[in-house]
Amino acid sequence: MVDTSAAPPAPTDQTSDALVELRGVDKHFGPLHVLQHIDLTVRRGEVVVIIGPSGSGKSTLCRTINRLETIDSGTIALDGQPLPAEGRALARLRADVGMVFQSFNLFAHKTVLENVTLGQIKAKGVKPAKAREIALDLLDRVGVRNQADKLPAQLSGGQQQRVAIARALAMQPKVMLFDEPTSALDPEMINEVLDVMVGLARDGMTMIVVTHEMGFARKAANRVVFMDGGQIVEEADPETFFTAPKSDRARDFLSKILTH
Ligand SMILES: Nc1ncnc2c1ncn2[C@@H]1O[C@H](COP(=O)(O)OP(=O)(O)OP(=O)(O)O)[C@@H](O)[C@H]1O
Repeated sequence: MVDTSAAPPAPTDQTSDALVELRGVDKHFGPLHVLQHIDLTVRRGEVVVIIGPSGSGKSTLCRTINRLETIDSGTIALDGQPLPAEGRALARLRADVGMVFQSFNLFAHKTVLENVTLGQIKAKGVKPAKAREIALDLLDRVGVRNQADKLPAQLSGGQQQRVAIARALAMQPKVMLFDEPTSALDPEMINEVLDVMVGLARDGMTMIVVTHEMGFARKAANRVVFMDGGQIVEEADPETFFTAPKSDRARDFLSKILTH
């Protein structure tokens, strides 16, 4: 179970360097201005939770960070390097940004172990024996090592999502993006995935997490970013945000989700 009573970790040292930096990012889908002049800095080791109403642009924001979506204007940098739009540099970047989606996206006909080794061998050139060793360690870390020889369909949703996390970690990402990683799970499986994510946060992984799991935010986040209508409306540490949101939009949103 995720213990929601514990205080969040100490905020990251404000002087530490920026790992992900978005400046003036704009994006349209046709007439829809889905991202409106987004400025966001995520520091090394920081855990940022993004919340906001459906359609506010949270997923699109995540997807721009590993270039699954292009942007119209502005800049996005990872570890001081501007994001490439295409080519081999883009493939390298994708390895630096681990992404875990709502759906698990595992290869259905490959074993759990193969799902975690394949990317390392293909994208990183890791030798198969070493890739297997790394994969088994990661499967151990997320608590599914004993499922290594099974096919994804033989696992529960929570176990599959933990494999997806292991697969992303196998690429040794600089930052992990999670887009509603527990929203497709049965309630009893949500905590097992959140526990793995809390462990990653404690180990110092830089994380951007779209979630409405307030327990996770209180326990693991350094900062909550509230989006509405394609804009970042407000950001604050979790305790401040949940107890004293500044904007009416955030207050309205919180009153809706907390009464559900
Ligand atoms: N490929 C696309 N083409 C056109 N419109 C899109 C596309 N992807 C998303 N949108 C629209 O952009 C807006 C923002 O979508 P996005 O998925 O980023 O929101 P969200 O805050 O993540 O929502 P949710 O919480 O429901 O997942 C929505 O109105 C959505 O319909």
